[in-house]
Amino acid sequence: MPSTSTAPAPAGSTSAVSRPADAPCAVEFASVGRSFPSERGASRTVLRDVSISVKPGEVVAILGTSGCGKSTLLRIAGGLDAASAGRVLIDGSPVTDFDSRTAVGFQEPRLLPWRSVTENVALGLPRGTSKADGAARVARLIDLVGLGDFAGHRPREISGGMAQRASLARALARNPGVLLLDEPFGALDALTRLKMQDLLLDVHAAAPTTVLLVTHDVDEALQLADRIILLGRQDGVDGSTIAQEIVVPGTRPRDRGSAELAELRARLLDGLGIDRHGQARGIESTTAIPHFPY
Ligand SMILES: Nc1ncnc2c1ncn2[C@@H]1O[C@H](COP(=O)(O)OP(=O)(O)OP(=O)(O)O)[C@@H](O)[C@H]1O
Repeated sequence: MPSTSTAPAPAGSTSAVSRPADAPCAVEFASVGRSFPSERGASRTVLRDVSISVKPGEVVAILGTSGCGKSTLLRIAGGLDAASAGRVLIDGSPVTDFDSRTAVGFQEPRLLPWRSVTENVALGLPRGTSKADGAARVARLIDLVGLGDFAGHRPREISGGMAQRASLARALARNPGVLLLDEPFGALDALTRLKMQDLLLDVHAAAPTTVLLVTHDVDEALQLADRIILLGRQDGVDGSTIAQEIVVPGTRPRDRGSAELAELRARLLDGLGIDRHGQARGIESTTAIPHFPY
């Protein structure tokens, strides 16, 4: 499970306090673009005109080929990076630097090795949480992620999957209105990955929050998300934008073997430039989506 960004909101930010406790937030990406300076003073467009309305409590997966700008989009939503064009609103107000309404999780747990699981999870608590409230919340989250028997253990004494669970608990300790997960299960073996997906569903049911999930895994997106956004490039145009948007049918947990999901899987793989046997269709076609499917 992911490590988390626990940077405080800048002085003067009232975003966290103005939000009712435990309320999931709406997120609005309005024509977001991002360019980075490249060599010789030119600029390179990574994202172009991305508009997405995410409802409170919705789980939206962001898919796309490597380097298409998925992490950049997530970082912009968390105030870890700034859009060059357009803007992101959380509950109607612009994202602030290191926005305290969000918690960001990455592929590695990044726990502090000299602290126990409990102490690591407590690092995610918002500033100003009372000792008693904090201890109760941390204990509840540790139970929620199934680490009750390991609360006093140090990170080196637990498995990689457990460390990821501790990291998820740390993200949730922050009581985020938006949970931003960047390939949170990417470093785990296949079985642990499936278990973590189930855990995320349980956690989302118990503590509903809005989730933006960046993943390379089409099946993971189909299992976890209400909606999938596929980012890709049009031929001859710089920067990725929305190439496909799919509302995933059915309630979770979904039947991984259903014909309906198989059809969506094929459509998404096609959009990623991969044929049904998992073969990339040539180097060029894995980095640019040749045509919009609609
Ligand atoms: N701070 C930065 N300065 C310059 N270029 C950047 C910066 N951040 C990201 N990029 C570039 O933007 C592009 C998109 O990066 P990003 O990490 O968002 O892609 P991604 O889709 O998440 O990739 P992956 O799936 O491989 O993690 C990359 O080419 C990357 O080098």
